[in-house]
Amino acid sequence: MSEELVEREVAHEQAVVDRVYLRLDEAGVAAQRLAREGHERGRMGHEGGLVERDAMVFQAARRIAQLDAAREGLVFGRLDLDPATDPEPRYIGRLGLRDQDRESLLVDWRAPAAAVFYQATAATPSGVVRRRVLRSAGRTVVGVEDELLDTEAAARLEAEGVELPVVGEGALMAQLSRARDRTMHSIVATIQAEQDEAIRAPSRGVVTIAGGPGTGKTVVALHRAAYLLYSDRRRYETGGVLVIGPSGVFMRYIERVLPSLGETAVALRSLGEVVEGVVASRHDLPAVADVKGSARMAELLRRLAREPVPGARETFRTFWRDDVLELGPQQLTRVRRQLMGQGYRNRQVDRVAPALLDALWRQVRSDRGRERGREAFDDDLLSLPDFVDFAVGWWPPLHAVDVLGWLRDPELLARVGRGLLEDDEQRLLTKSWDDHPVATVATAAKGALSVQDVALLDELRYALGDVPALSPDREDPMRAVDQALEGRVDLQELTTAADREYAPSGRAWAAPTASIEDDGYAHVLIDEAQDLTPMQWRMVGRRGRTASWTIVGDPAQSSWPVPAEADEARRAALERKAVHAFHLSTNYRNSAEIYAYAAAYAQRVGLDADLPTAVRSTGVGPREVVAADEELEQVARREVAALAEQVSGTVGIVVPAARRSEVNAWLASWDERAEDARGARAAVDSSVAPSGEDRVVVLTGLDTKGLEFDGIVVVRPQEIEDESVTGRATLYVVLTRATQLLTTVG
Ligand SMILES: Nc1ncnc2c1ncn2[C@@H]1O[C@H](COP(=O)(O)OP(=O)(O)OP(=O)(O)O)[C@@H](O)[C@H]1O
Repeated sequence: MSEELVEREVAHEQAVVDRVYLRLDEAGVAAQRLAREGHERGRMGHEGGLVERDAMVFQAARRIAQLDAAREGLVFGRLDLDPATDPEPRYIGRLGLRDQDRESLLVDWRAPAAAVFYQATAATPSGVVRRRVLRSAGRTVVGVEDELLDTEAAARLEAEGVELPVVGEGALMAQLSRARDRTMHSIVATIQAEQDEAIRAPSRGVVTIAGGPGTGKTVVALHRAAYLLYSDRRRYETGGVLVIGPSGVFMRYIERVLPSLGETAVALRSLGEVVEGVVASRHDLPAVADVKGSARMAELLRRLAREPVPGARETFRTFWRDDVLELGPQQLTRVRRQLMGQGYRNRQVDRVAPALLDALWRQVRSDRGRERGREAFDDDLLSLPDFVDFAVGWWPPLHAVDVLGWLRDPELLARVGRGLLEDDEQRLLTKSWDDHPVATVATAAKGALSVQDVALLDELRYALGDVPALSPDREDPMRAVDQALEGRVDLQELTTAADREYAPSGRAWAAPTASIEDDGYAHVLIDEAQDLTPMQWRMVGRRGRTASWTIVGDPAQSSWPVPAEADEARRAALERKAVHAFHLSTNYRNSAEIYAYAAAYAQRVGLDADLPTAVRSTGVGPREVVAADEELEQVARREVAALAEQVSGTVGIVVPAARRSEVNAWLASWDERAEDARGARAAVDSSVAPSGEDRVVVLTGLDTKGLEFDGIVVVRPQEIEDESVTGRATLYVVLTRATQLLTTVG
């Protein structure tokens, strides 16, 4: 293949790409103009103007966000079809564009007209003669990769004088061999046929995408989210698409994919962020996580939500006219039952004082009292500070986070956990909470809870009901109670229309989930679903009652020890929705050498693993080194330095959880020493620093879920395996994270 030919083809495509960008810029200018006009309408002052303004500005903002996001690699595909189908080449890109005459310039990759780009093969070319992938840097085409799918048609065309040269080495291999950085990239140019089927599956019921490590489950699921938004924008944009992944690190890893596909209207949440206003990234130790995740906690929390407020007064006594009135534990239990029977505990706040008054009025026997009548009785008691205090303290509006805190009392925990948790399980829970300060509504927003606590919190939110917003201008006698309550309720943040607008940064958009009445989404997508605990399935299930779902996972990578319990919770969450299953069978991440090593491990330790075929060979197998404890740091440093030298992308050091801070400290000291060397090349690349945008990071086995690195150094693999009951699955995950080089230090 002559260089001249490649240059000529690239130059030709560059001319087309230039035209498309010109059009994109014009579309951007038009969207800006629309936004300006919208604002002007708003200034006209009448109400219709404001509504129009909102609609116009909203449309314009969406368009601008889409156009901005799609700039990089805008045009990536070209189809030359059999002239009988279409004599003009068809260009495929991140979004659709038309020229001034409404002729198609660029076909959106999700449009039906683009489907053959992914589905055509040499065996079934479906009218495609040549498929070309354009590789670009910014607006510049740097290469093209062709595949001839229909040689007969090509020969016919050539006889007619239409030349279709074939250049390049194959787009997929070029894409797979690239160095990895800290974020995932879209695969829009090289989606494979079996992946395309899962991406374009109809949006009814539940789509499951299974497959072994590196088969593209995550990236396919994200493209599917973009596809759904394209195919039924109104439904999914209004109802919201919720994407859930295992950790904050993972969410940051995938967060660029959807915006780069032109989609910004998706809520990306880690399992610690599913509840609006709560952020958690700390994981409990595996043994604690196993208890907190168990389905038994649902019953425990149901009981907890019915418990009296700890420390609240247990009797109320007063004297009215000629009667002594008293509510003791027995009467109060009766009132409590009656209120609990009427619905959510927090919804009863308004009914508490009337119910207590009913019970007290029944004790008024004296003639003088009876004659004064009920209305006067109510007025008198409601103006009695002691009564108001009692009512408010006995039945205050409850925040789930505060109620979760009640479990810190071992006696209370034992009471609500009777018959559900063993003593040692209760001790594990108590210790896990004792180790951290009491969480409040404010601190829960800043990481005070563990990821596992969040599912418990959500369960309680639903058991208690929303914390009521008090109306400040109430006229009725209950006003006294309202006022007393005001100091005790901090109103939950309400989501406004502004929150639904596209953030200018093009980052994720959040659908409102501040209220249990408004938690639902139109589509729920779960990645690494094999790790959801029963309690997490319940939490996620509540957000997808009326949604369609995409569920992605690989059971062999699961770190949940009781799969049957999780399966049951998953079935309940999906409520008999029809399931369409897809399976991916090619590993695109690992070199064949690395995956062979990981697969052999899986078989050796008896994991029932789904083993895909790895397609890319590097000729370099994994390296096993052995180090005694006293030389561990030195050996690890040498191996990390060697990897950092050999790959140009990211390097992960994976360590047992118990060694994490130790290894982080090593890394900091390596960095200092590298700086000491002042410009002279130190043994460790000076980019080996512990913070920020570094090439080298330290992770525990569980942290690596879903991620990938060019090089991985596993420190003490045996300890990772021994760390939990599912340690073998975790180590299998770790061994399947590297694209190029893998070293184990045993
Ligand atoms: N069609 C494709 N073209 C190019 N790259 C691809 C393709 N499919 C997958 N990849 C790449 O393969 C790697 C693995 O993909 P992904 O992380 O989605 O796999 P996964 O099945 O979710 O893996 P795991 O279960 O191990 O976490 C990513 O770098 C992804 O970009």
